Amino acid sequence: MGSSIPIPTPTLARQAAPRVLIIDNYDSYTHNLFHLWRDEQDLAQVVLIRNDQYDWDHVRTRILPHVDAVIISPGPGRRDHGAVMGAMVLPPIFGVCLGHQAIAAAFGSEVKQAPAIFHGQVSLVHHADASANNHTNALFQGIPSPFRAVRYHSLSVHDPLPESIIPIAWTHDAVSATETARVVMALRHRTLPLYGVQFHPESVCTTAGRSMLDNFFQMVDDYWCQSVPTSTPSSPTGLAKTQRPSTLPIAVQEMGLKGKPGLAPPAAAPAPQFSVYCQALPGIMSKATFISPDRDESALFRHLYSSSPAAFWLDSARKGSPQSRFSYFGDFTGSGACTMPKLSENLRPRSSSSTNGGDPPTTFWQWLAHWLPDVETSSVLQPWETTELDIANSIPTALAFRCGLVGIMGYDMKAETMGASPSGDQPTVSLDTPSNSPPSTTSLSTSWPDATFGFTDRCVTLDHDTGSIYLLTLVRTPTHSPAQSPSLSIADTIGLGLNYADDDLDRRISRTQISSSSTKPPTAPLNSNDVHVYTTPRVDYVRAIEKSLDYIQRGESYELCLTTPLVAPLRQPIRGFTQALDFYLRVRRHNPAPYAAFLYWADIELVIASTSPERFLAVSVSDLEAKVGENGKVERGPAENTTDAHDQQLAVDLAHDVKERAENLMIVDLIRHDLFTDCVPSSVHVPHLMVIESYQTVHQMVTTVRGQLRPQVGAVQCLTSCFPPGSMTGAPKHRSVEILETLETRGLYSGCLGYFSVHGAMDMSVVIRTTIVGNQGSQVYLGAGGAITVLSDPDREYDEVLTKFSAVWPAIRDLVGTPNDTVA
Ligand SMILES: C=C(O[C@@H]1C=C(C(=O)O)C=C[C@H]1O)C(=O)O
Ligand SMILES: NC(=O)CC[C@H](N)C(=O)O
Repeated sequence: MGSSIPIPTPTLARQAAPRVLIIDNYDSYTHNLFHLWRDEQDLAQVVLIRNDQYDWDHVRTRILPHVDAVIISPGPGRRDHGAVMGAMVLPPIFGVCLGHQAIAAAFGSEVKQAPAIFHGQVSLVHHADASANNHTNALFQGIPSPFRAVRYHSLSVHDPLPESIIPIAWTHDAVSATETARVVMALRHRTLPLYGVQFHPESVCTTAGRSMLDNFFQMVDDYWCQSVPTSTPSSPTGLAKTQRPSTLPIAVQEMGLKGKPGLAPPAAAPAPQFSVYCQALPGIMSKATFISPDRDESALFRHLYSSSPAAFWLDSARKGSPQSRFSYFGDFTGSGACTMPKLSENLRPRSSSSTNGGDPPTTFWQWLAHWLPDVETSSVLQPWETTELDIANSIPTALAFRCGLVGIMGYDMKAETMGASPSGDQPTVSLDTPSNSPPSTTSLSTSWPDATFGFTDRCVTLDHDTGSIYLLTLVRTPTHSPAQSPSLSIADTIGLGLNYADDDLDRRISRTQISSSSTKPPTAPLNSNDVHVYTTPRVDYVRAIEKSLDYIQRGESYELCLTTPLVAPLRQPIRGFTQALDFYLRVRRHNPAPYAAFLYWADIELVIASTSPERFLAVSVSDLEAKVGENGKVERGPAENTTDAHDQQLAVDLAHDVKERAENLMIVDLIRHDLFTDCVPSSVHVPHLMVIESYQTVHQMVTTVRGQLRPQVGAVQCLTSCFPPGSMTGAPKHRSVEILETLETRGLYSGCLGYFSVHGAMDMSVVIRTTIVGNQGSQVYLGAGGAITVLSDPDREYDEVLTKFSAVWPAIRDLVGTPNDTVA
């Protein structure tokens, strides 16, 4: 056949991957670029730095001589790399979005407001035919025209471009009903190896991103393969490819950010110090009257913990939902238990629990990370040999909480994960501005901790699928057997579980249950002018939305999750376990949610009543999963008033809703970036993208992002990397958080709540639809908000906030007032 296609010679060494410097402009999508590398090993050749991490002299003299190419990341605002580029001779550059704009600006192009703003939307990008135009368009070699690309930009390069810059791809945006504007989507320098793309090749919804990077690397290779005489100025080091070393020196790698995916060898697993013993009570929930479906497990919880000073109930309250299989209860008083409630200023745990040696932890996060391995266990549940009911084999592997830390991490704990916020800009919308004179922010925030976790060495797990209960307890190995363990006292407490036919117990429990359900759930809707309720008035909130939109238009953010508090006094303070639980049960009845939770600390008089519908992050030993789902949602309406066809149409409309899809995509791309920090790069994937899940009352657009944790990375570290939840900040996270700091205040709301299990698992919900009772039980606090995007309508956004408050408000409305108010 005489084919002239060259066949690679297997004996030849694989061509070395280019050594790449990535300059991160504090974007929330930068790590997603890693997904474009075909071979994970080649990421060892990448050094990732922040744009302000080193002065340019350092970059020019210490980093650039060791790399073959530079990628300039996307990012908020404008970035003038012009001075930098002018000051030195560069290796090939690939600029993405902000990077693309910076290249054009460096050669005299104006970067202006784009004819239309797009964030999280897909456009068709047309490029000139690569084969017809030889090298002009080598970046798009082999890529069809048009192709689908995701855009996140408010600004664009002005067309016509300066002489030295050649546009190589475009899209056509509708700017009015009849007019379209042609917008430059990619460019290259006429003579230098500089390329830019206005869209995001790394987004999960862009096709051909990998081929583009391949093409760029091919050009990088060609560039260095030209035999460059050592004195030619176009080579930064004066070295031709053949003379250049092919691996990135360790010293240069170490100049990079810690978060860059590395390929560290696994550490030897520490010897387990504890074991988890488990006693299974199969099918007990259907047999025991105190826990039958119409008198639910709250009675058991109340019975077990009513005299505990601190207790938790991670309550999968939306029965039937796939996320609602297990509920966990326990308290923090068992042996080995400790609480550390007050951590806001001086982040020191109250417990004297040991750390693993080395430097003492200085942040709460470090403290958690140091402390958990101290109770490292074998991940296998041990059968509890002393019980006849034990059937170890039937313990579901999905039972993820096996004793450990349970608590809440407030949004303000971001100060330790993201660095301090800029000073200067003061909040313009906060608790201090509502028209009906609210309590001061300070008095409220000091009444709460910023984070509080308690350790439980024994817990009760309810399996709603099988009706079984599992009793778990932690025992020290090998010195203690369960029979000697002080933790065995769980058996005494839970002994009542074994006596489930005990009449007296049933009677006692049903009495409490009746008293707690005797209050009729109130139905009053939220009226933001209610005399006792402090919310941001519509006019102020709309002003904050307009400010947010202004930031978005200036390219400072792609999406801002703006929120506002609701604070109200309680006519009668909530005191003690029974009143706190009754309060939670009111909220739970009104809004049963898959991530509902009750947390109670008597000593700091803190009660958390959460009916969160949203998971933030879950770690199952080594897999990390994040959900993006709460955003896209549509109410189904009562079954009797809705036809099947209408109901299906609602789901179809949601699936195609441009605004919902854009919001979902922005957060999905942000979470992918966050997961890349601690996951094996090739493992980060999106198994479900914008699928519609239908529940009893809502259709919801849900995306799942998954990855496998790198060796040595624990749950605390990955939570630290991803905190605060991207769905509560918007993107890019860093700049969006800075902007939000000028517009509002938060506290515990919008952080996360859940557990760190001793064997490495973690599950955290987002703290929304969550009532916080503080100020000695005399005040309730709720937060609500929504994502502001370029497609937002301010009034509708405010209505959405009121709707969110209303998910909880009717359950507490009747309790609100001042002590002088007469009871209605
Ligand atoms: C800010 C809140 O929610 C976040 C923002 C959402 C939105 O913009 O629609 C939806 C769910 C959350 O991720 C809240 O519920 O208070
Ligand atoms: N995604 C980006 O890099 C955005 C760049 C620039 N801030 C803009 O909005 O146009």
